[in-house]
Amino acid sequence: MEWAIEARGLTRRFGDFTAVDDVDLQVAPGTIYGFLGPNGCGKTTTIRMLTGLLTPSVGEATVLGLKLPQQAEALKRQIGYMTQKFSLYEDLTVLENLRFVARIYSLPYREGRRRIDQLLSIYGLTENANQRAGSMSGGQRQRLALAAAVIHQPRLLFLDEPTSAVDPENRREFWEQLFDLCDQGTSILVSTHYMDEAERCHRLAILERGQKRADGSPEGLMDNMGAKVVEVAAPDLRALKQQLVARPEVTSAAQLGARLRVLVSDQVNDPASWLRQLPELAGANAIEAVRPSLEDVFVTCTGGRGGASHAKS
Ligand SMILES: Nc1ncnc2c1ncn2[C@@H]1O[C@H](COP(=O)(O)OP(=O)(O)OP(=O)(O)O)[C@@H](O)[C@H]1O
Repeated sequence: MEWAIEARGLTRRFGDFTAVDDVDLQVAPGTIYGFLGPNGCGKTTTIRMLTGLLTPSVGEATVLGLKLPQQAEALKRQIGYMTQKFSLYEDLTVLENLRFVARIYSLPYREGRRRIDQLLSIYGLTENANQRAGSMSGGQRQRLALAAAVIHQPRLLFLDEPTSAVDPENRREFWEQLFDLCDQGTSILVSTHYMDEAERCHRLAILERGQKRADGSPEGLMDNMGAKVVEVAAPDLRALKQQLVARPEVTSAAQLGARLRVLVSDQVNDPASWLRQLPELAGANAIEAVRPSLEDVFVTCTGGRGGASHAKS
């Protein structure tokens, strides 16, 4: 199988600062691959290198079989890129924006018209066709940006934090549209700092400070994170948390409402039983093992320094 994206040792320095540090990557065609990490961890810089817009300081990448940076020009016509900021014209209408993008990709006039009608319908914008982009809601703008990014039917789509300005309902719809594109054979690389979005990806890489800390399917990452999760209900959770994190077996503890979510190292065989016999938990009301989440994976592989957002949709 030819990878949609294959990168080895990808590194980008800006002066003395290393924004992306020795990242290896393999993205299978027809899948959604996520970059999960906090602001500043190097997601945008990696995407810019993979689109051919930025030259790596070290390392190499082959994208859709094309070698970068040598074949960057040929690659541009085969990829779509939705940048973090809205990059269309706010003063133009939806239709004018799409016509403009169709011309950039040199779509023949009639084919362009057909494709634009189709996109307006798919992305629920038919009634907004003559509305100025600047006056639309966050969700509508983002659908317009996606329509523009796929107008030339790219084989590979890069989306840089596409839903950071969108409410949960629109976010869910947006992801339905990504899965539709994926079903039609488009490979997608999407960056996010939302755990729930990362969990929807077929595979993902967790990035921190320019480095890849882990990668795999969400389930695989959860199974192999090196810790088990136990939730504890007890009085005075704040004091309990301090006592527990002082123990070497405890990777982290975080309060979630009236419960403490405790990550216990895999070295402990049965973490719930182990916790039950600790003196500081003598007054606990409940101690039970629970399923790990991607947030737990993130905490274990970044030491919890990240600050990525948890949001449910
Ligand atoms: N052209 C540049 N010159 C100097 N430093 C840069 C440049 N571009 C990015 N950086 C730095 O590289 C680091 C990674 O930035 P990048 O934009 O890739 O992160 P990110 O994970 O996409 O975060 P965000 O979501 O905030 O965009 C940041 O510390 C940023 O300040």
